[in-house]
Amino acid sequence: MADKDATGAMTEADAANELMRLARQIAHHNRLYHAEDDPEISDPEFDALVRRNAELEAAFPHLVRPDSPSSGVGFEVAASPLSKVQHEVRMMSLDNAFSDDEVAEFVARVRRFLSLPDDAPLDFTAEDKIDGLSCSLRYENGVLVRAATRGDGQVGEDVTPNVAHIADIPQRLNGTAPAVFEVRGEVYMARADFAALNAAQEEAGGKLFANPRNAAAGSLRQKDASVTARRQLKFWAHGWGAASDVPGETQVEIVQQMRAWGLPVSPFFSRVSGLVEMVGRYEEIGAARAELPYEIDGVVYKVDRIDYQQRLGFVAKSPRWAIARKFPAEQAETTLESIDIQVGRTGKLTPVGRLAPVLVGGVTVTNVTLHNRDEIARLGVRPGDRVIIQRAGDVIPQVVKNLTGKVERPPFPFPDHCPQCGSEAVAEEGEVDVRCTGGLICPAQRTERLKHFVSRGALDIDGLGEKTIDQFFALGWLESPADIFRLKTRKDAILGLEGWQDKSVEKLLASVENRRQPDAARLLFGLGIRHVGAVTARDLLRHLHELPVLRDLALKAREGDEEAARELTDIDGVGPVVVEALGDFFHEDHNVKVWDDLLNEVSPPPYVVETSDSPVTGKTVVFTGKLETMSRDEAKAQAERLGAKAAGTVSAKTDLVVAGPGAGSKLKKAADLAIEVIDEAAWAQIVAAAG
Ligand SMILES: NC(=O)c1ccc[n+]([C@@H]2O[C@H](COP(=O)([O-])OP(=O)(O)OC[C@H]3O[C@@H](n4cnc5c(N)ncnc54)[C@H](O)[C@@H]3O)[C@@H](O)[C@H]2O)c1
Ligand SMILES: [Zn+2]
Repeated sequence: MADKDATGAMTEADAANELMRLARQIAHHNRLYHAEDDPEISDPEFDALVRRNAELEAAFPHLVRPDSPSSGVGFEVAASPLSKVQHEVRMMSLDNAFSDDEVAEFVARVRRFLSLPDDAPLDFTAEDKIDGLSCSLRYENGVLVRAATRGDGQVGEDVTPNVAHIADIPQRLNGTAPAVFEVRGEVYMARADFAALNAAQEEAGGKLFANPRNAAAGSLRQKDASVTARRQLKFWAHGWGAASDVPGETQVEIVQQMRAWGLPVSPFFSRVSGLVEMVGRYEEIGAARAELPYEIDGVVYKVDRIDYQQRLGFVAKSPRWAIARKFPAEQAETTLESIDIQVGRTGKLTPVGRLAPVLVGGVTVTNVTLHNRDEIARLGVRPGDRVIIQRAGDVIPQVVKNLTGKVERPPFPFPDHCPQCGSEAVAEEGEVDVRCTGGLICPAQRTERLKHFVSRGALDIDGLGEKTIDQFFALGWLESPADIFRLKTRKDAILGLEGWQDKSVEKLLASVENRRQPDAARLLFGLGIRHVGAVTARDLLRHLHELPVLRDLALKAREGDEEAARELTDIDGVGPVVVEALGDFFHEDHNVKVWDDLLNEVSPPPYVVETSDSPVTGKTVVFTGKLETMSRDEAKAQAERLGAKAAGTVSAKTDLVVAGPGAGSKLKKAADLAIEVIDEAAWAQIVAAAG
């Protein structure tokens, strides 16, 4: 590609060629990012392509292509499985500024356009630019009638059933609202929820998301809204589209009205006048950035007066009255001191780079993920190299560049044996991940599996933390999950360890005893069989009810019994990959030993779904407030066992709300919608009555 800022010396033919290449590249990345939520380059890299394109178009205006990337927003939704929604008022993008000077130019442009003298007042609003996806919410007389994604700006996707699961989005506005008011804002995912989602996806062998923005988009744009319900999404309003009545004369007044209607808005939203205040606000928000629970990528300025906004109107794909001042990508240079190989529960060898500590965007970074063997080869990194690392929309920092370069020297020797147990480590055909083949003889895999077995989503045993497991394992007390249930025979020995008292030992043993009759789906998930995540485990047991039935079918399917295989794959969410993984698991002698041993210690009751005499079968139940005798997870599992659906938010589709102390807005909403509300004791009675 030609030099970044050299367009002057280019021939027209070169420019036309480069514009063609850019159009193709940008369209490709737009499709991956907007349609598939799965980008292959970082946002700063993408922005550089867009800037280069704009530069060339400015230098050669007569070469601007009919399919110029600067004329469109997002990506067309023709191929989306969701229904399409025609936007009454187009949804736009935002123009970008990358320096204070560019913000000053923007202010000057606005003044020029409005022919305002330099001393005439001109206020702006400032707020953070949150990294989510735009969403339109159409309210008619205060009732949410439709939600849609932006799509290509003209036509978006219908996500009305999906947003019913987003607690931040009211189904009904407080107070009085115009006949039509279309709220526009951002659906996003908090950093912590993003990290938890990716961890769960990894566990279940599912797809990982590149950043919270893609995770939010991938979670909202689901044909099956129950997938959205399982994801933690949030929302913020920052604008509006079609409106029968605009309730105010300034951006500030209208945003305040939206807040009064019960819509969340940015905590930073404020009025600023003059460049000094604008830049100051940018710096303030930038300083707070690292501590925010969500990702932001800039600050948005908007002209405050609505009559000015109307006069300013739009250019190709963005309003003339707003601009996004983008933060620079958070990068830093440091030394890669060593590469450690970690062994996970499934035996996967993950290389982790240890860095000389370095500050990136206000956060001290000491580790980077190097993903896998191929990534190390691609970067050509070795311990001792100087590297550029980046935190951009990513919780885990990454190496973007190796400054030492791929000079003549042997590549990093990725181990072909497990560093923990010495077993051979291999990559299966077509896979990039290298795995230890040691299975249950590998201590790393065994302790990781035990930790998984007692974790919250599995058996959820209190008082048996990671450190305790490592310690008990090293003492030879925990060989397999069944040993957890035999810990009571070691009571005195545990008491002899530092840090344990009568009370803590009793508590641990009591929580173990509490799980003698575990939920069968949690038990199955806890075994850590590849491709059998928490949801798949539940789907399997909902249909098969008992673990021995599952084992029987899986083994028969493995031996070629087509009927058995079909009985399994007929279950929604269960495919051949799961069936194969189950067959392989139950085929291995050492797994069967672990399994039989475990089932001597615990007896999971049969998994019951349809209890036709339960009054909640087929109903949608919402739990809110503090539950005293059970966890929220347990309450949800009870509901599901009774054939009810447990939802996260109260909507017109809710049949019953179970409220404990401290229940807030959900309780109020239930009252507004005249939905039956009961307390925990009444819920326990329903559960008990169902037997
Ligand atoms: N990595 C890739 O391959 C790739 C590909 C395409 C796009 N992208 C990235 O996507 C972005 C471009 O997408 P875009 O067209 O949606 O532009 P954008 O995300 O930069 O800005 C426009 C959007 O910002 C949102 N927004 C957030 N906070 C806002 C606020 N307070 N006020 C107003 N709007 C607010 C709005 O939804 C609006 O539609 C860039 O960051 C680009 O790097 C990356
Ligand atoms: Zn190993």
